[in-house]
Amino acid sequence: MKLTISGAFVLAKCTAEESRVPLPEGSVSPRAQSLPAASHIVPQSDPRHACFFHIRRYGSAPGHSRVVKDRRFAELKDVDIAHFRQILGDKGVVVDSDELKVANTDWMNKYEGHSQLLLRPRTTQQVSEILQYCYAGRLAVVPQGGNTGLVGGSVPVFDEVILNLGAMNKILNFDEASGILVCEAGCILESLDNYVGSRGYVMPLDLGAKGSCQIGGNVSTNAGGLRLLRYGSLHGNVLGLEVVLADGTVLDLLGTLRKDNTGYDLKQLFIGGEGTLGVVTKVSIITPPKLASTNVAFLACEDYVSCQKTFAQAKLQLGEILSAFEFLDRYALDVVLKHLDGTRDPLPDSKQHFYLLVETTGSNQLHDKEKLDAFLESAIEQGLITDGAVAQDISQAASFWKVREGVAEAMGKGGAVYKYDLSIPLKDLYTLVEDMRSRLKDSATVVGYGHMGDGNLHLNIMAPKYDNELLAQIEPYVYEWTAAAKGSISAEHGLGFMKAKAIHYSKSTAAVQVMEGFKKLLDPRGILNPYKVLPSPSESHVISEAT
Ligand SMILES: O=C(O)CC[C@@H](O)C(=O)O
Ligand SMILES: [Zn+2]
Repeated sequence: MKLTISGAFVLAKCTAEESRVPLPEGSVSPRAQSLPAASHIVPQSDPRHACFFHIRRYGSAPGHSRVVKDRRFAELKDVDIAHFRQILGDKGVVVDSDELKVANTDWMNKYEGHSQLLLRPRTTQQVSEILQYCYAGRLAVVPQGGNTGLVGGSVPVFDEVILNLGAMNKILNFDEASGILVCEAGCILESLDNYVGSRGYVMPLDLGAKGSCQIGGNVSTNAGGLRLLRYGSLHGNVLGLEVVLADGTVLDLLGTLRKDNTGYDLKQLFIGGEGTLGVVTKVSIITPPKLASTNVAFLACEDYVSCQKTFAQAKLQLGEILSAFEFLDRYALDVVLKHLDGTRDPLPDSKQHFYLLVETTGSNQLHDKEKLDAFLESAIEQGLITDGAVAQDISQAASFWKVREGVAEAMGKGGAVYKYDLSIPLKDLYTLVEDMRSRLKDSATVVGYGHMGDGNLHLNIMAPKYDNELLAQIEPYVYEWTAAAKGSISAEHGLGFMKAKAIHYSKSTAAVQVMEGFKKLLDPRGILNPYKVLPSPSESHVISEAT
């Protein structure tokens, strides 16, 4: 059924079954397919990254110093590898250089470590034995899931042992009455969504990397994504965790209770801990019911203020059925259409500055449709939106989402991308994008998009190559601007390696000290994901030599 409101504005219905098309079982998401081969190492000029400047140039031109070793940690020896073979067997111990190259390189192809060993445990006991050994022998470890992170958190900086959780991918229990899922950390998010989907539930989180990211990584990075507006963050949805601490201690926090007020809620430390405090091995998570009706609309707005007002209107008029409110500027739309195969402009006749993707999910199709139509009509009447389309079928809904979800991948195809993932009060959200545009003039393309419903801006700056002068124009300006606006320098991607030294823009000295206290308590030797999240304790541990 089509209902024309004005011009190109087409409204039609689309049920939940139809709306978000899961990839076929076993298929790999576009994001995973596009994992680029490592080819370069990026210089990092920000003085706050001085310690790591050498790392970025490891093995580079003569005359430069290169990092040889972090003296806190031991060198990996053959005897260590032999020991890991005893724990895991040959299949669980990877020393092949091609496989290591991929695991050493992050999704953006921006960070490359030089680990010589990747381990694939299949049980918690094996994770515990590995960490016990690494802890005793002071071998540094980087836990790794699907390696889809965007802040260099899941790859080694030096030669840390890579502990990949991908082989721990069993679903342990699903309670069909409560919707509580218990599974191992290496389960792929999309597979879990398909599994609970066929039993009448959905995962409370969804992100572009769903086809390759793993639930343990999602939890460790407190991934936000596209459903946070509706279902809240993992801090609320995760009910329990099993975690292995740095010294091999297994911390069983794998409860399935909604309510448990017995002292400190320890699991929260590991949600968003980015693998620096412990390795998440099992997850218990509550999944909401899958609702019968979903509508997806793609709308055009003339200016940012109209986007903001449209959001306010959507909350009032759509209320509880509003399930996503995403925005992208014209630059973001153009990048997707140019670089991502199979994308189509949802509003080809509209050349506006801003676009919104609005999704409703509810249990009564007629009711939801009426509400959405009323909202769209009033938004048009008030001049908030100039144009729009509502998906008429499953493939149209999927193609609208593809445009939004594909921005990150599309940008990665066109040279260097400086990425910022910021929480900023809604009224100021786009001002920073405009500021950066006038600051950088023609030297780069400034792209703004993100989860408007969560106050989360993805500011991306695209340039032909990574360049120190350009970086100096961007940082610390972006961080200072965000701190002054009382925002956060990481809304959902975490700090990883990229932003560890910028933590003070969002956390007070006292807060960082408390965090360091937790780190010392849980990992006194600092072997777990070193150089990530917290600024490195000192640079004196780094041994450099001239090449
Ligand atoms: O690449 C980015 O900046 C954001 C990636 C992801 O969080 C998204 O929302 O698409
Ligand atoms: Zn995002």
